Order: sequence, then C-alpha cells, then structure tokens
Amino acid sequence: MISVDEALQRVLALAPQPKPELIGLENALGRILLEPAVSRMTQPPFNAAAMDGYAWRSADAGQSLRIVGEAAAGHPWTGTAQPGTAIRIFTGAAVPDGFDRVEMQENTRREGDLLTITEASHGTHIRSRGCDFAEADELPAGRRLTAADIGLLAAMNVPQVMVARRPKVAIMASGDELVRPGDTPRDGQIISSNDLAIAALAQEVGAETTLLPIAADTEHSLRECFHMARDADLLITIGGASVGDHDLVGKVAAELGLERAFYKIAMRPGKPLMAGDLHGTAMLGLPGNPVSSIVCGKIFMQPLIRRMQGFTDLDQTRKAMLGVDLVAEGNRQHYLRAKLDRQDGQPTITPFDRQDSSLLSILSQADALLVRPSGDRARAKGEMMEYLPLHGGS
Ligand SMILES: Nc1nc2c(c(=O)[nH]1)N[C@H]1C(S)=C(S)[C@@H](COP(=O)(O)OP(=O)(O)OC[C@H]3O[C@@H](n4cnc5c(N)ncnc54)[C@H](O)[C@@H]3O)O[C@H]1N2
Ligand code: MOO
Repeated sequence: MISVDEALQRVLALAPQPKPELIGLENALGRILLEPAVSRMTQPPFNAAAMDGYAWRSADAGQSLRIVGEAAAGHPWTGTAQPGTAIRIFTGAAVPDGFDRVEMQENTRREGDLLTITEASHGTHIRSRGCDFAEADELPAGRRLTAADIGLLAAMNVPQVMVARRPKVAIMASGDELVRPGDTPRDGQIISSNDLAIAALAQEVGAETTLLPIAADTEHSLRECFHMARDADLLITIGGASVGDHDLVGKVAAELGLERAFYKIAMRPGKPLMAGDLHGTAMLGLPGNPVSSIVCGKIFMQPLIRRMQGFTDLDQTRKAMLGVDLVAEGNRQHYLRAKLDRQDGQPTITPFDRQDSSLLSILSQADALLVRPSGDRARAKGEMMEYLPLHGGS
C-alpha cells in the first residue's frame, strides 16, 4: 500500500495538458483562464466625476463662480476651463481639463448662473484616468474566474477568454444490486447513489459528466461499459474494486490495457482505490462503499479534474482546534467526518462518533474531513488539527 500523498502525485501525473477553448464572458464563471487576458481599455478612460455637483478650479477658492456649461455621463462638455468659472457635472461625467475639483451639490449654493461653494470637501471627488486599470494590464492565467473577474474583464473590453475545456468525465457504477433512484428495488437490491454523488463532485470543479449505464457484475457487461467511455478524458468506476469473487473492475481494466499507476493505498476509508491510464483516458477506480467513494472523489478526483484544467493551487487543507480527545490512529491515513463550529471564538472541529463507510447521512451532516496521518499519536482536545472542508467547489 502506498501513502495518500504518493497516490495523489501518481493520480495528478495522469492529467493530460489542458485543452484550450475560447468562450464568451457570459459562460465563463468558474472556468480556468489558460491565457492572460489583456485589457483593451484604460479605466476610467478619462478623469471622471465621483459626485453630482459642480466642477471648479481650486485656484478660484473663496470666489463666486460663473456656471458656463454642463457635463453628464456619456455627454462631455467641450469647452475649456477659464478662471472664475464652473460647470454643472454629474457622477460618471468626464471632468474637463483645467477643473481640478468636483464639489457635491449639497455643499454649494446656486443663484441663477452664480455658484458659491459653501463648504469644500477634503477630497477632489475626481477619479483620475486609469486609477482602476490601464490598457495592456493583464489578468494572469491559472485562476478560476469569479463573478468579480468577469466584471473586470467586461470593463477591460475583453468579451471572450481562453479557458480550459471542461474535462469530459464518464462515471460507471457497477454491481448487480444497484438500481436507479425512482426504480423499485427487488429483494437484495439498493439504490445506486455513488455515481450521482461523484458526478456532482466532478461538476463542482468544472467537469462535464456522463453517467454510464450501471454495469452488472460480469466481465462482458463491464467491458461494454468501459467501451462507452473511450472518448472521455477521465473514467471513474465505482465498486467492484476489492478482493471478492464479484470484484472484477481491476481484472477487466487490466485486460483492456490499463497501465496501472497503483492499487490500494494506506487510507481509511478508501483502501482499494486504483488508478491508471487506459489508452489516453485517465481512470480512477473508486471503492463501492458510499463514503469511501465520495472521500476518494474529494481527495483524488477533484484535484485531478482541476489539474486537467491547468489549476495549480490544489491544497485544500485548513486548520482548526480539536473539540474532543482522540485515541492513537492505525496504519492508514484516516479521514473522519466532522462538524465545524466555534468554541471560545476559535474554529473547532469535532468528529462524529459513527464513522462506518456506508453512512451517507453522517457525511451529509458533516462540514469537514478531519485528517489524521497514519500512526498519529493520541490527540487532546484543544490541539490544532488539519482538515479538508466539504461541500462546495473552488
Ligand atoms: N476481504 C475483504 N473484503 C473487503 C475489503 C478487504 O480489504 N478485504 N475491503 C473493504 C473495503 S475497505 C471496501 S471500501 C470495500 C470496497 O469494495 P468494492 O469497491 O469492491 O465495492 P463493492 O463490493 O462493489 O461495494 C461495497 C458496498 O458499497 C455498495 N455500493 C457499491 N456501489 C454503489 C453505488 N453506486 N451506490 C451505492 N452503494 C454502492 C455495495 O452495495 C456494497 O454494500 O470492500 C470491503 N471488503
Ligand atoms: O477503505 Mo473502505 O473504503 O474502509 O470502507
């Protein structure tokens, strides 16, 4: 059995180079920028009024001013600033050269065309040209685009961006006992939940997912389903990974030409994980126990899908204070479903008592996976421990 860190490195090595795709900003949320985006604008493109009021010259302080024009957003004033003059101006309008202040109208008195500044503000209320960004400024490659990034790119007059194509992920559940949600299970059958959960985890990090038919526990059925995934960037199999007579995924994958990167890792849950390359399609074979498959999806599949899109910052670990005492750990790195809260103002993490790898209800209540390295010593309440946040992309 190899360590979780070693396994993760081997999984990430299966990622092909990201494939570029040019898309409009309206579809760019959450996508990973592959090439820097270069601004085609300086913002603001002119010195702009930040208040509704009057533009005037500080050299004229203390004088009564003659109002000689008006500038509104989208409607510049074309005259030139003369001593002793002011213009009416509105927020967003270009401040003509020569005027170096805008006073908000609440601080002025106007009588006909004559203006008195009754109280001068501290600031100029002028946003100087380029104070936000300049033409040729860049938004660097490698970032996952946020709503704020999309606003910035739009303001930069960059209507399209080069992002990584969404990896195509095919997901195959296997097992004679499985039926789809909504079907009526016969004796001995259960509902297939893992493939939908794994698809959701893959979508969370930008994948385009396809659910393959549920494969029966026969080599023929598995082979057929493997064949359906041949155009995918990544094939995820679920179940059939262990040592039982009906656990045939590894055997069939090997016969079809899987170059195996590893099988079995020192991890709990998730020991029978396998990974490899199948004629250019990366493959992850997840264990069937529902929590094992989702935890492996979180720890291996999500970073792999991110890496396929050129994302580099893959470390998700954070720290919190332990809420209870814990006994010493065994020889596998243990991921415990846990609840996060605050105690004495400190983020605190407390694992659930029940940790069996079939319990989806506990996983759904959990906010985090507490990470305990293999062979970890007994831990006391109050110690700082590492965890991975659950639920939510990024
Ligand atoms: N003799 C041994 N037995 C087992 C070992 C072992 O080391 N020696 N390891 C155990 C561990 S740990 C795990 S994890 C499981 C993994 O086994 P498989 O990957 O072969 O999974 P299955 O046997 O197919 O299923 C296990 C369990 O999960 C349910 N399942 C499977 N697929 C789904 C699905 N899509 N949705 C919901 N539930 C699913 C399945 O019905 C079983 O109950 O092996 C242990 N055994
Ligand atoms: O590793 Mo299994 O995944 O412990 O249940």
